[in-house]
Amino acid sequence: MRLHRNLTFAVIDSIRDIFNEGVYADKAVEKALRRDKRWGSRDRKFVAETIYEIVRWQRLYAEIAEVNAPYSRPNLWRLFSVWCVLKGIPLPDWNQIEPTPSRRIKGRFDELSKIRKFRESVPDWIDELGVEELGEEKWTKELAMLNKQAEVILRVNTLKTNKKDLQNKLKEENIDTVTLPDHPDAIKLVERANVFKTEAFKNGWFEVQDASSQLVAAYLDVKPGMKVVDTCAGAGGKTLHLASLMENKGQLIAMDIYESKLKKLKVRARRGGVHNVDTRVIDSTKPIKKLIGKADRVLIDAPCSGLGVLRRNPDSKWKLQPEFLDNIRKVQQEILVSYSRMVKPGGKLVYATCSVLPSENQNQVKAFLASNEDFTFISDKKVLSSQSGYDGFYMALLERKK
Ligand SMILES: C[S@@+](CC[C@H](N)C(=O)[O-])C[C@H]1O[C@@H](n2cnc3c(N)ncnc32)[C@H](O)[C@@H]1O
Repeated sequence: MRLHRNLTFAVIDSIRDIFNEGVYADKAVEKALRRDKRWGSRDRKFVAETIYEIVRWQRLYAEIAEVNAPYSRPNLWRLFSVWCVLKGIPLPDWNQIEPTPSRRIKGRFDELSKIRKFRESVPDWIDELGVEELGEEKWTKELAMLNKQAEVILRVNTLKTNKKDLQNKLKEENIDTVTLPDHPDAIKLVERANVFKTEAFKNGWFEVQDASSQLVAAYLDVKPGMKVVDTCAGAGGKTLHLASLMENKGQLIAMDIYESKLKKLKVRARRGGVHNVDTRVIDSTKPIKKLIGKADRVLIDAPCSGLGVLRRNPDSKWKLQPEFLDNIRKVQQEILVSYSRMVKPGGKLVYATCSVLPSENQNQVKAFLASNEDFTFISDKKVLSSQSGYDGFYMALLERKK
């Protein structure tokens, strides 16, 4: 592979913004891809994937290069040189790049690969927490899987089309897909492609949604005509799925503390032909109180550490702090106690997270059930990335007694 200067400069500037300025990786990639309209799909793929790889392997690369954040310009190039050598790409003869013996880089890599926190490039505290919560063996496997690049999975919008027609439509645009057993509405891209440019996307025939995430709405057991509340709806990934499962019939109320996210949800709902959604911002206790005892189904897709979706957001390894996690666990319990009141007697509740930590998952449910006797536990699913091949998720189904 021959490296191109302008593409490489875009990578260097982006990792500087991410590591030194705290810019989110997806935003940095978006900005980098706007830099030059003439770039073709291969150039764009190089820029996006190289940025994500350097973010994912930051600790390992920094350790090999013996540099520390915040990185000076020469140190950003040193990180890049490590990436090149480990990918087997010959270092170009540019004045930004020091002639580094690749033997030394490979030797350091072999040495550091013996230690999980370096090999898997993760902060000490996350590594220790993973072992404490999942045990050495499970955590080692999980962490390795969470460092793999995520495949692109789509959820067929059954309000507008079906799996077969969507697959054919994408095929016309040279995008090959396969179906996934146990995920009725999912198809997987055989090769990565920019699906947002397709006619099918513009027509609302699908949403990009990981296979594990697609299990959540289905777990709530909704039926057309029900009154359903999605309490932490965000930009609506699960809300839209719920609407499809409800066949656009009944009432679906999407709530979140951020109005900006609910605005995005409305745009997606319009594109997807979803007509039964109302959005409500939680800006006081009023919107919740109004719905007490009224909902057939309540979904709590709770804010969490996001440790199950590191494949998609590798920069959260570096952004996450222990204090955030302590605080979010309190929020999860408060939300469970408060929002569960919206379930009517005989109704059902799903509590879900995209975390693999028991302290955010089954332990939260246990604590809730211990002090809320009007709810009974029906079942739960602990989806580990290392077992499913998709994102790490948790979901528990509870029922309010009649
Ligand atoms: C895991 S994300 C939801 C993702 C979304 N359900 C989806 O499928 O796309 C959690 C959401 O909870 C929201 N949130 C955080 N604190 C909240 C609170 N106290 N009440 C309601 N929503 C909250 C966040 O803004 C975020 O959108």
